[in-house]
Amino acid sequence: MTDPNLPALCSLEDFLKHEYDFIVVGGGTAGLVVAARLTENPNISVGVLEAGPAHINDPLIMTPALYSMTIMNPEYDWGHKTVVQRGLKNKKPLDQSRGKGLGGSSGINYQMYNRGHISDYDAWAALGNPGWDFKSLLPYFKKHENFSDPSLYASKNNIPLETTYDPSFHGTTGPIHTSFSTWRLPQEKEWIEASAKLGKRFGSPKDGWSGDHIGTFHSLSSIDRSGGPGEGTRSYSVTGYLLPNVQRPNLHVLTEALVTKLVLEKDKPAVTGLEFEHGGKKHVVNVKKEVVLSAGVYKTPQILELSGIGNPDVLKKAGVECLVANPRVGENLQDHPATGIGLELIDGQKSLDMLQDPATLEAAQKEYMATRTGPLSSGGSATSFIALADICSKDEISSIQKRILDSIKGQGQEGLLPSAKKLIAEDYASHDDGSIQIVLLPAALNLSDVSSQKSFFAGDLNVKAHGGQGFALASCLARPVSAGSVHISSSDPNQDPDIDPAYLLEDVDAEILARGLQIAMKMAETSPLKELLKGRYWPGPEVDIGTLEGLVEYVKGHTTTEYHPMSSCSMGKQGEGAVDGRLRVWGVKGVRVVDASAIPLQVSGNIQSAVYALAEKGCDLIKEDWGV
Ligand SMILES: Cc1cc2nc3c(=O)[nH]c(=O)nc-3n(C[C@H](O)[C@H](O)[C@H](O)COP(=O)(O)OP(=O)(O)OC[C@H]3O[C@@H](n4cnc5c(N)ncnc54)[C@H](O)[C@@H]3O)c2cc1C
Repeated sequence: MTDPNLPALCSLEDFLKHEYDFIVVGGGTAGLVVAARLTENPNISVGVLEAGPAHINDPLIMTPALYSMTIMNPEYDWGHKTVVQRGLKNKKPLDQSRGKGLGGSSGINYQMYNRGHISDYDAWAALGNPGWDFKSLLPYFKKHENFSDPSLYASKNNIPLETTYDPSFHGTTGPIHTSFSTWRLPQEKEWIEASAKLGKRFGSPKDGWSGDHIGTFHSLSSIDRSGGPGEGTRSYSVTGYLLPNVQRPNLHVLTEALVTKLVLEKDKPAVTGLEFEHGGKKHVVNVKKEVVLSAGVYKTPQILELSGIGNPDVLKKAGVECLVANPRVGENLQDHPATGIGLELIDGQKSLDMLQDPATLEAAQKEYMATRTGPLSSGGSATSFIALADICSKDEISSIQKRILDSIKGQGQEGLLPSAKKLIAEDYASHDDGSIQIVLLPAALNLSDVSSQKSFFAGDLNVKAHGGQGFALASCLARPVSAGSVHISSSDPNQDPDIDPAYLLEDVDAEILARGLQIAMKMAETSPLKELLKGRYWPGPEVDIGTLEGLVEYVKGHTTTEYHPMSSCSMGKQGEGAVDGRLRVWGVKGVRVVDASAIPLQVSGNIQSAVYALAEKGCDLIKEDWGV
């Protein structure tokens, strides 16, 4: 039954009653942006089909610090796994979390809000996608953002804010609230100070969201600190783009509806509708103008392939007839590989491990309920972006560049495009390139077997055994040159595709990640942070971390996702991209991709802001193309 307060969330019967100009597949991060912007025009009718549940006002989603309880939890997460990674020594499939339900991954992410560097987006344009450079995208970053000035909530801070910001780079009227967490890991201050001592470019940037983010700073979070009814809760595509528009009569959203394939016109490569499963039955719905695929980085290419759009060899093996040959569908999959060290705090210092104590947890719950502050109100923590050129000699950079360029020789369709590799190799010489991201993770997480997210969040057993507290420093590779693929191996829409992010397939990626760890360790050995630490809880003394070779070996055994897979249907020129620069799928009319799949090349930073910006711009392209 339809909830009178949420009229757009309709029943199956109601959904099938209407005709749609556009159908959006996936009510996730990007999908709800598309639905909201297109229905601004009352003459345009939009249907959204979302495979997961609605989860409206769910406390596990709305309470910022509870994200670890949703990750890989089947109520909220698709719970994918990678294939065994050829580049890693750890031969177990790795957990791959993706949000399932309205809001998609924006409902379960850590809420870290960063933007990447100017050169990241300029590279998108350089790869044959005019209009996607940083200058052209900045209005879309601002359009989705609602930045709350920290002076408004300064009195709620547990530690002073060390980070500067320039309001001119932020939007203040958009649907997605951004703020600095008011509860920050108490050691963030010392981490930022220790980092600044490593060199001029390791201190705080003027504004880490300006397109120049080199240095160490408190991350913004997608958390509402505007003082309104949403105070201290997650701001995501549901709160920002769906709920404010839920009364629109031209918007219809059906949840628990799994789209299984697109319907193409006979003898003509044009999409006319789609098939979906709901309540155990198949249904077909027609579309008047376009289907917009926003099913995310793994499911968008899966739906295209199930519909017969993709690489003919892949489709044949899966038993699907090829209707449109587009060999780039499912290729170019990139993620940020991440590895880490664990640090134990001296007695008396606290991290989020304090919530293991039932009395402290109860007090935190009371504080959150009363004032929306305290540890439970906190999202992802501080971060650092480091240019490889600032930690390597010129000779070392030249050797890294040579290895990247040599790897292009003889390369076919697989892996990152040669043109993209060249751009990354060039950028590695720049002191502005945030090649390495270090993320402060505010608890003593279990880093011994990172293939399982459950064991990762369960915490380090040794630290727990003696009631210790700690945190981890994750080294993340911002611009990997390894790229993999995601493809169906069956025509069954309920069977997961084969997910291969190709972590560290190219050795040079493992080396750069290891260099990031070296810097993380230097930070931990520098005052005033080092005085707060008992020492390293992971890796143990048996690991040779004194040499780069030793660290590379460690990295290959202990790397996982930073949760930023993208580019599996990337935009680019015909033959290089699966979609064109206007996000239209090459070779077929009536279908566009608007989600993280369409991003052509990794950005240096957490990617939700890039997805929101891409979706905002994507809507303008759709409106322009249809004159609506
Ligand atoms: C655990 C985790 C932590 C993260 N942390 C951060 C962070 O701190 N900061 C940051 O910037 N980024 C973070 N990210 C990344 C960021 O959230 C994602 O990149 C982004 O939200 C992806 O948006 P999307 O629109 O491409 O896909 P999604 O938001 O995943 O949306 C896809 C939607 O499509 C639906 N769907 C899929 N298949 C079908 C189908 N066949 N039929 C109907 N519906 C379907 C899904 O259920 C989902 O709702 C994190 C991601 C995860 C998973």
